[in-house]
Amino acid sequence: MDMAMQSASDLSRPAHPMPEGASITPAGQQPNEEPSLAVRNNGGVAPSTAPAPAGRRDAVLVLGFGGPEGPADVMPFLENVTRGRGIPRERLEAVAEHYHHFGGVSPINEQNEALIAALEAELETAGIDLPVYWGNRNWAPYVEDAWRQMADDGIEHAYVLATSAYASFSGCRQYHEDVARARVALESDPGAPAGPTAEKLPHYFDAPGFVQANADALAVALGQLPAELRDGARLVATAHSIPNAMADVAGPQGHAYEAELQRAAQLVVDAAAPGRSFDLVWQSRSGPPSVPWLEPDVNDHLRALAENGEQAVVVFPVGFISDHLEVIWDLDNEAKETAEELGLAFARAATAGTHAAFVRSLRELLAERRAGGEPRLGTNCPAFCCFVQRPARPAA
Ligand SMILES: CC1=C(CCC(=O)O)c2cc3nc(cc4[nH]c(cc5[nH]c(cc1n2)c(C)c5CCC(=O)O)c(CCC(=O)O)c4C)C(CCC(=O)O)=C3C
Ligand SMILES: [Fe+2]
Repeated sequence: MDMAMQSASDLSRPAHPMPEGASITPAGQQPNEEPSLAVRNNGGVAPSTAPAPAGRRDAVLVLGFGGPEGPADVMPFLENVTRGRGIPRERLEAVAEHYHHFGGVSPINEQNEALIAALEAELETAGIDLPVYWGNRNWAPYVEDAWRQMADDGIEHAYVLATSAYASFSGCRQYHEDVARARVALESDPGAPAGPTAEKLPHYFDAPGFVQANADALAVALGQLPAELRDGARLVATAHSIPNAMADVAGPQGHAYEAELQRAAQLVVDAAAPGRSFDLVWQSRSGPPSVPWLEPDVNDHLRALAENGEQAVVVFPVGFISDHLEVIWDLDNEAKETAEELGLAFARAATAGTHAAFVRSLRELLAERRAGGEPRLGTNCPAFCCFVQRPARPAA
């Protein structure tokens, strides 16, 4: 079909059609080349509509962001995260300080370990015999090593649980790329066993247990405010800001990151504080000032609320699944300080973490995928969905 003939409102139109002459070139990629097509399309794996075959050796791979384990790790970790991304040096040094404030240790690793332990217990209680592996994008244990371990253990198929519930390059596409990178690394080792096929679990921003975990936390945070301020407090949902250019191409029709966040925050408020309004704002912006990112920033938003005569806020970071550094620094430190300066009463809701309802939902998500059927977004991402032109990160 002639793409130029299609109207902008045709929602079936792929937002990122494959370029002419695109080819599949998985191995031997150079660091600054574009990622291969295999990388762009579901990590090179076609999601299945058939149920998981009986007797196949399946596993779960928890695929995390990674974080430093000590002061010496901080800079190499930050370089892994930002290589080729055009993040100013001053920003890196400022973020390094945030990590050094906590002894150079990100809480994210401990949190992922706790999630894995909870998921293992949940699977065992349900009588589901699935080993759980752990690998990260940016720091040890790396996804490449987890893949090698699965291969050595004879795992034939991996269900990939990314520690992000949403669309976007950073939250979805890049996790597909991590899987592809790990598969390419294994394939390029001639002595290695074949290794598993894989499929990523879908976005889970609207999974009932994720919503309930966030709603319970919002209710708890409201209860922390002085009683006379609770009913009038502004409810403020936050998520990581991303470049506008990334938001434009998130999901098959674009803007899925904002849409999914809006939906998740609405479901959380419906459950915890029905009938109340809320604002969705952004945190943790980086990148040069010349590049537009999603706005308003949470601190600017708090200023605007105070100018409007608001007296109290509850911030709920629905965009994240654990209380990692971006939450405890950017909210518990920076946003809280902003609120104090403005005389706004402030409470921050916990993230889903290992809330039992959240863990149960993850188990259900797995069961649903293993039952087959039409794969949902996040599992079955069209080629180029969420794809932004940027250099591939070299293998670890
Ligand atoms: C959407 C999104 C999520 C949520 C989805 C998900 O969870 O995956 C997320 C999570 C996280 N981001 C994290 C840390 C960092 N993110 C950075 C940089 C960036 N994040 C971006 C986006 C996101 N990030 C973007 C567009 C950049 C610019 C560079 C680029 O274009 O890729 C930088 C570099 C310094 C800086 O620029 O601030 C750091 C250190 C940590 C670990 C915290 C810990 O250690 O506890 C976590 C969970
Ligand atoms: Fe980030």
